[in-house]
Amino acid sequence: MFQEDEKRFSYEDHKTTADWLLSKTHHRPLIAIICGSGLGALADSLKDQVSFKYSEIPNFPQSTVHGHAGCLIFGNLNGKPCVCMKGRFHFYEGYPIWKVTFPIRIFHLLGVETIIVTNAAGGLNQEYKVGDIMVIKDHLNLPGFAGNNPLVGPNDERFGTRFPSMSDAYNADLRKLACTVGKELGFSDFIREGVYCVLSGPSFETIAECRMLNCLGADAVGMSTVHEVIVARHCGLRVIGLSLITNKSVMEYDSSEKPNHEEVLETGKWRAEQFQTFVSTLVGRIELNNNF
Ligand SMILES: O=P(O)(O)O[C@H]1O[C@H](CO)[C@@H](O)[C@H]1O
Ligand SMILES: Nc1nc2[nH]cnc2c(=O)[nH]1
Repeated sequence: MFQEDEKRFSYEDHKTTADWLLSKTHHRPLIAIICGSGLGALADSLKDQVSFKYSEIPNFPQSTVHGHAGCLIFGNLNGKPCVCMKGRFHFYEGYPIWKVTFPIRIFHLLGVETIIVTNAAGGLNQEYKVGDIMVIKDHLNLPGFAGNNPLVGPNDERFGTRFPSMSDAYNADLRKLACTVGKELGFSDFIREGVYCVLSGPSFETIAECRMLNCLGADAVGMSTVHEVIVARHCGLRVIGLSLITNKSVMEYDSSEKPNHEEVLETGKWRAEQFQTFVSTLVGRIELNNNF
């Protein structure tokens, strides 16, 4: 961790990336969207697109996971100026945790106010079905218990305070709005609200781990999102998180089920249209310009 600290990007490095992007596009996004595994189709619905491969953006890491295309797309979604990450970075790819969350501070410097963080997750809650969309109410940062928090290291006050609160990480108004929009779209049967737990991955959970996480109060488990949310809250972004339950976590020793990435991507494809409609309707209804 400390070796990596030496190469940590400074505030000025972040500015370089943000200014480069602002100089290359006329878009001025107020909403950022991170597409989870298999959910990249969401980005394709942006109108008037300006797209950058991660490899051409100064300081940007590269996507290495199947189902994460690796481009940053600017455009309008349902009339709102958005920027969309088609592909995110994960700790298990070998990136230090501050690099995983690097784009979040770029969004802040671009003028983004609200971030929609999506992911594919395993369903620990026994009432959840594959294809359910869980509005994230709260999270468990298990790697954080062992010191893996993206804010570890020197704090630059220009981004945020040393000790940010996380009791209000997932904005209550936006969660309410998501549930209302879900009802209006007739999606109530598969919209849930629950707690997301992050693990480092890349191995999926054992049966004992799934049982433990469920006892701890987690409804869904994944390998992303939480670090991004912590950094987003640190720099004052308003957050809404959405998990697509792509598989049921295996909780019984006589089960022959095994979680796998192909199933995760398949569920993403299967629910893509409704997921897109849900996010796009939500975006259309989000109030902007610090009106919160
Ligand atoms: O969280 P996202 O990026 O949606 O991806 C989830 O799906 C992958 C496992 O299939 C892991 O990367 C897990 O975190
Ligand atoms: N850790 C974890 N990540 C996932 N991403 C999608 N499904 C799963 C899962 O079952 N476990």
